[in-house]
Amino acid sequence: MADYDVIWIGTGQATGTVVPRLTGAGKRVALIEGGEVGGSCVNFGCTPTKTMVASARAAHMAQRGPDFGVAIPEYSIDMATVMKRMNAMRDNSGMTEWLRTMDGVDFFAEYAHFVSDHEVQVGDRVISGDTIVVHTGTSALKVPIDGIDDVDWLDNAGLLELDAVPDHLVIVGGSYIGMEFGQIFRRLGSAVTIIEAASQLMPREDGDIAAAAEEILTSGGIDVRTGAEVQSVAQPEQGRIEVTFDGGDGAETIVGSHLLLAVGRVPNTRALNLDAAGVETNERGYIQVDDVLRTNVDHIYALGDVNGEGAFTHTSVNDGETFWDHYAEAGDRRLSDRIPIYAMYIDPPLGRIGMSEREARESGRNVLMATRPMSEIARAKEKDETAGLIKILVDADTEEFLGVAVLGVGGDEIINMFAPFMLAKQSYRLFRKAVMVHPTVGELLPWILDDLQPLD
Ligand SMILES: Cc1cc2nc3c(=O)[nH]c(=O)nc-3n(C[C@H](O)[C@H](O)[C@H](O)COP(=O)(O)OP(=O)(O)OC[C@H]3O[C@@H](n4cnc5c(N)ncnc54)[C@H](O)[C@@H]3O)c2cc1C
Ligand SMILES: NC(=O)c1ccc[n+]([C@@H]2O[C@H](COP(=O)([O-])OP(=O)(O)OC[C@H]3O[C@@H](n4cnc5c(N)ncnc54)[C@H](O)[C@@H]3O)[C@@H](O)[C@H]2O)c1
Repeated sequence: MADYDVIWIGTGQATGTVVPRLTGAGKRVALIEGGEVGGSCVNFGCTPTKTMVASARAAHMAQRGPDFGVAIPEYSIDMATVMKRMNAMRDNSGMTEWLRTMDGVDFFAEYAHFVSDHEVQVGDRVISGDTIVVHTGTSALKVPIDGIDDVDWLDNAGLLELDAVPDHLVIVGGSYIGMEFGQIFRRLGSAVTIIEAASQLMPREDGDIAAAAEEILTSGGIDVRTGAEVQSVAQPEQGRIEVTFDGGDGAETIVGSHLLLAVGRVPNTRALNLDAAGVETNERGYIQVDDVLRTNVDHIYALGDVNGEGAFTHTSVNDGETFWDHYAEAGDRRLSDRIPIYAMYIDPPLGRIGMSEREARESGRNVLMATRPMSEIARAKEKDETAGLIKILVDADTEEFLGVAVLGVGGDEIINMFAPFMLAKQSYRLFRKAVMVHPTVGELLPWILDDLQPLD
């Protein structure tokens, strides 16, 4: 008999919802966490960054006060309080205690690796399990830029340890992490330069959305360089980091005080010794899973970012739901049923669901599209936050929504209304009949559908 019914490696985002169900069903669980309980989201990702987005927005609104008739003659950034607030929000002590003391759970504060397909080494112990769940997430990617080993570069975790606002933060990578942190620190008082290798920010998004997002950043004073691959970095002295890139007109060097690498993530699989269990990964190290999150080894599952099927907290949590449905025969959720949805938390944020325009075009479908700038939406004007646009894509034949982008005030919340509707596979004509609250940005969504046109 195995030591445990389930060995659960890593306290990724599905841990808090699934482990109590396992113990509730009488399963003996070994829960293993080598780093901070709560994983990236709680400690180094969503929670601390969104807390800082709120501080940055408060600073922004203080600066904009006169636009609203509220003069704030002087305001200052108290970085110690910003960081104290952020650290309070990411405090994981309650969650750690809850999981450590949960009935039915043996908690191991170690990094684990496989010894065989049913055995895992934790510290100096080898434990066995009938089922093993790998939930180990990702880490920041370090790109092989010339000189990178000789400079004090920061990743998302390191940036959250700063105790003062950087004079000049240079960010390599203009996607989620680079853009969110870029706007946060600009609003807190840093000079910020974002250097992105692709020809636009957020290379996975449509060009018009990326251009509008770039305008939001540059209008806030951020220096954005696109089509600019960083070639080398150097640090001749403390607090002086030279970043050299080719933006198309030859080599250019920007000098900053701090350097953030935000160039993507790598799955935490290398230390797991997956070969000992026979678990297959793809060429980028992500564990391959089927529709119920099972690896090629039947009793080993991989949930969350480590399987490369999602890169968000809600996708990781949803993996947990799908795993549970299969493991406990509790339901019929499948990975392939999931509709991609996410938000990017610059301010105003981008909410996205389903396909982009580029993906819709490439799908070969008969596509209808409608767009509306935020500057034509009454509630956005009342709030004097008119940056951004809405884009809606519909399949002309099935009449179902293909995808929606809401870049603008409230975009992160508004996008959620499409999730149940798209899951229900209903016609956009039904959505058109819905009555929504006035005055809201969302109330315009049914009306925007009147502008649907075939793509050029
Ligand atoms: C700066 C930043 C901001 C983000 N903001 C958002 C956001 O706003 N919204 C959103 O949806 N997503 C956001 N994300 C992404 C989000 O954090 C992840 O998608 C989410 O945490 C899901 O990861 P996971 O559940 O797969 O694992 P994780 O949360 O990464 O947890 C994995 C855990 O496994 C542990 N571990 C690894 N290897 C081992 C081992 N061998 N043995 C034992 N333990 C191990 C790690 O220490 C870690 O605690 C952000 C990410 C970053 C970096
Ligand atoms: N709001 C959210 O949900 C949120 C927020 C932050 C992070 N995340 C998650 O974190 C993950 C990582 O985000 P990320 O922004 O680090 O990675 P990313 O993979 O989204 O983007 C990395 C960017 O770096 C650029 N790049 C790579 N090498 C470069 C070089 N040498 N010079 C210049 N640019 C270079 C790439 O072209 C790309 O645009 C995402 O997958 C996302 O899911 C989510």
